[in-house]
Amino acid sequence: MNIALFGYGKMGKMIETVSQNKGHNIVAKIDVDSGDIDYSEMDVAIDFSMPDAAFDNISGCFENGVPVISGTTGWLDNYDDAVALCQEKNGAFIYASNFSLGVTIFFELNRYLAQMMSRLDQYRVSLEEIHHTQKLDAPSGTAISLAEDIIENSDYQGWKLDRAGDGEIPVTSKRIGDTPGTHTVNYGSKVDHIEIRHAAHNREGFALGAVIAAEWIQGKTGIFTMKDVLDLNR
Ligand SMILES: NC(=O)c1ccc[n+]([C@@H]2O[C@H](COP(=O)([O-])OP(=O)(O)OC[C@H]3O[C@@H](n4cnc5c(N)ncnc54)[C@H](O)[C@@H]3O)[C@@H](O)[C@H]2O)c1
Ligand SMILES: O=C(O)C1=N[C@H](C(=O)O)CCC1
Repeated sequence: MNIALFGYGKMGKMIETVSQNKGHNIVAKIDVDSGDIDYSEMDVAIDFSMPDAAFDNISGCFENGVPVISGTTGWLDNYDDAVALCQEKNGAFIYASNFSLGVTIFFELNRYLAQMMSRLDQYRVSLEEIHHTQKLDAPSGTAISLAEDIIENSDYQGWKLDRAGDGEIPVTSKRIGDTPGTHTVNYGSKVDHIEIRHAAHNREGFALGAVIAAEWIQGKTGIFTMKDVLDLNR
């Protein structure tokens, strides 16, 4: 498979390694000031760039008939426009705030736990995410996904970074060293607490999930998620 990388930073380089280990070719490494882009050899584009670059990168791929795997976070205000363009161009698109296979399962655990805990008034939920000091956005896209899924499966109405009001989920962001990504969901009461946590050991898990998604999307059209890739909709 011919893969184009949009964003050749920490994740782009890890995806290059994982892709080549799986026998794929990297046909383009697009970064700042890359100039004119040749889409002709691309079977798929994998975008791990910057919040203010992702939508333009993704749009260019759809305009040129290239399926997109996007992991860049912090650009979701334009997500619906990206979906509309993909559908207009009969393209194929997977966005995930976190491509780790383990986090895909963690997201399911979070939804299930939220449904059960919504029956108990004694508990209050809080989220914590810890990432490396170079991360630009806060909270993480993964934490926002976790919060939004809890809201969909409970009586919570929103989330807030740090101090939350009634009905809001408090989210704490910490930036420590080169932490790849640790996410904790805590339900606390006066008498006990329940906690689920996902901790990435390195960036390889994110890259592996993105490349698996790129392999899966070949020959398909539509808008998909990692639940489709892992066949978790059964
Ligand atoms: N979904 C996931 O599983 C997952 C995992 C890790 C990181 N991320 C996200 O991926 C993004 C990148 O993370 P990173 O750690 O690789 O960051 P990074 O800063 O190491 O790399 C980003 C790269 O994008 C480049 N870039 C800037 N403008 C660009 C443009 N217009 N076109 C192409 N490239 C451009 C930068 O020069 C840099 O090389 C962040 O948004 C991060 O939150 C997502
Ligand atoms: O390293 C990052 O940046 C990460 N970003 C994603 C997020 O914002 O959730 C996924 C985890 C790592």
